[in-house]
This record gives sequence, structure tokens and C-alpha cells, in this order.
Amino acid sequence: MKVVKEVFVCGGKLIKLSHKSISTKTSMNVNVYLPKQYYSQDLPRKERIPTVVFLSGLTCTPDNASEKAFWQFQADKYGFAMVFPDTSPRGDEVASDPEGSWDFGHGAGFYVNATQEPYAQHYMMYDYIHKELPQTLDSHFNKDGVAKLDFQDNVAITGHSMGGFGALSGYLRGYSEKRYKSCSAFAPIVNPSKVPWGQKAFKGYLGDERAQWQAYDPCSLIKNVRRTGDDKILIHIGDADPFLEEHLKPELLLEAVKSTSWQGHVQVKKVHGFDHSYYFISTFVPEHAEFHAKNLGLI
Ligand SMILES: N[C@@H](CCC(=O)N[C@@H](CSC=O)C(=O)NCC(=O)O)C(=O)O
Repeated sequence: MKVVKEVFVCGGKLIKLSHKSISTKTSMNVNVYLPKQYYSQDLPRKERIPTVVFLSGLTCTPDNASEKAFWQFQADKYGFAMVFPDTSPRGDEVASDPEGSWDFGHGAGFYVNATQEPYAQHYMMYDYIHKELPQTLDSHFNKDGVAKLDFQDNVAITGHSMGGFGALSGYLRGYSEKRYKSCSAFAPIVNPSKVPWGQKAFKGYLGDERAQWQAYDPCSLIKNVRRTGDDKILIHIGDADPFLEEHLKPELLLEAVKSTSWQGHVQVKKVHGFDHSYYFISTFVPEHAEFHAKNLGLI
């Protein structure tokens, strides 16, 4: 991993990194915020700082959320690190949308492992986000036998829109192995198999076979994942979101959990007047931060 830049922000630092990915066979950018506790001498030697992973939406790079979601204040408040990955592989050698649209291809990897050519060459975002990146960050930051940061065990996941889908999907697929301690989402695409953004992405990356789609779709996954303990999923969505009716459809997730172990444990908070932007996200980041801090054992 190469450190591209370090930026002082709040009480810690945003570290901008790039690295060669085995999964995507490209160079990938990722931003990591290390909270003030990381730099403090007071951190008990045995305690590792947990991580919250934020998966961004269509068109985003790691910088959108780093600059506009204001997670850093919350990371300092509770003592977690933030990981802001990119949304797709990029580069001249990486196929993108044939029509140059922004909802597929570069900036729109949908956090799945593509099986269809030419996308299967590089779009292995599921493996990258949930397997390779945590290991790579662990090796980079926890050198010399001193493990101050926890990228693999005490980790929460959240995301926005396409990234909200990615968070729900990754959480539910990894549920039996407790890959993530906690999951939330901002205006997520909850049922990609049923909406235009998701159908375009799934057809392009996964092909026509619907069984492949169900293996990533939160509305299918949640029916087959038995909830344990006090686990809950927190979702916020604005009622003035221009994508609400066509692409997001949160009611489909509530419908899907009926008569399952998740009924009553998926909280969808529809908030009046809010749109799809980072003004909406940043407003509700404090509530999501507190939710994850509790589940990560920080409060
Ligand atoms: N460029 C598009 C708008 C695309 C858009 O709204 N992207 C959202 C995520 S949408 C779902 O995944 C986003 O987060 N954009 C980045 C930002 O900083 O706001 C258009 O021109 O309409």
C-alpha cells in the first residue's frame, strides 16, 4: 500500500492510500480515517480500535464521503476508524458502460463479483471489499506485531444508495460467520432485482440467471438468514429523495422481512423533506455512528 496523502482533520488524520488489488487486477484507492484515539498514548495496549466501513453510491470515489459525510467527528467521539473504499475498478483497461452512462461500469461496481465478460476481468468488488481490503489494511497498518486497528473482527458496515445495497448484501451474506457486527444504510437500493438500477447492473455483471441475482439481493437473502441476539438494521431515507419510488423502494424490504426473524428488527426511518444528497447523509451520520458504536462495544 502506498500513502498518497495525509490530511489533518478533526482530532485524527485521513490517510489516502492506493494499492494493487489482486481481486480487481487494478490499482485501487481507499481512504482511512484514524481517530484521535489512534494517536493517543492513553489507548490501552490490548484494545484495538474497531472500524466502520462506508460504501459509497454511484459515481463516487473515496473522497465524496470523506469530504461530505462528516464521519470524522463521530469517529473521534466514539473511537472507531473509518474506511472509505472506491466504488469500482477504474482505468483505461477496465470496461465501463457501453453508452457512457453513470449507473454502470466505472464508479458503479455494485459490490458484486461479475461473472460476465468483459466485466469479470476486473469487477470483483465483493471479494475486494469483504475479503482482500480488510486483510490488506490489516497488513499495512498493523506492522511490527503491534495491532492497534481492527479491520477484520470488530467491524461495522454502512453505505449510501448503491453502497447501502452493498452494505446490506455483504452483512447478510457474511452473517453466519459474523463478518460484521453491525449494519446500517442511507437510502439503500434494497431490492436490486426489482428496480432499474439493480436490474441493469445485475444483468451486466451477473447475466440473465435470476438465481445469481438472488444471491446478492437483500430482499432474498434476509428471508434465509436467521437473526441472532439483539441484531437490528438501521435505515434512513428521505421522503423527498428523487430516487425513492423508482430505485430504492424501502417498503419491499419491510415486506420481505414479514414473518421472518427480522420482522420488527429492520428499522426504516423515513425522514421528511430530505433528498438523496450528502446533506441528508451527514444529518443522520451521528445516529448511525451511535448505533454502530453500541454494537462495536464502544458505549
Ligand atoms: N451524477 C448523477 C447523480 C448521481 C448521484 O446522485 N450519485 C449519488 C449516489 S446515487 C446511488 O448510488 C452520490 O452519492 N453522488 C455523489 C455526491 O457527492 O453527491 C447525476 O448527474 O444525476
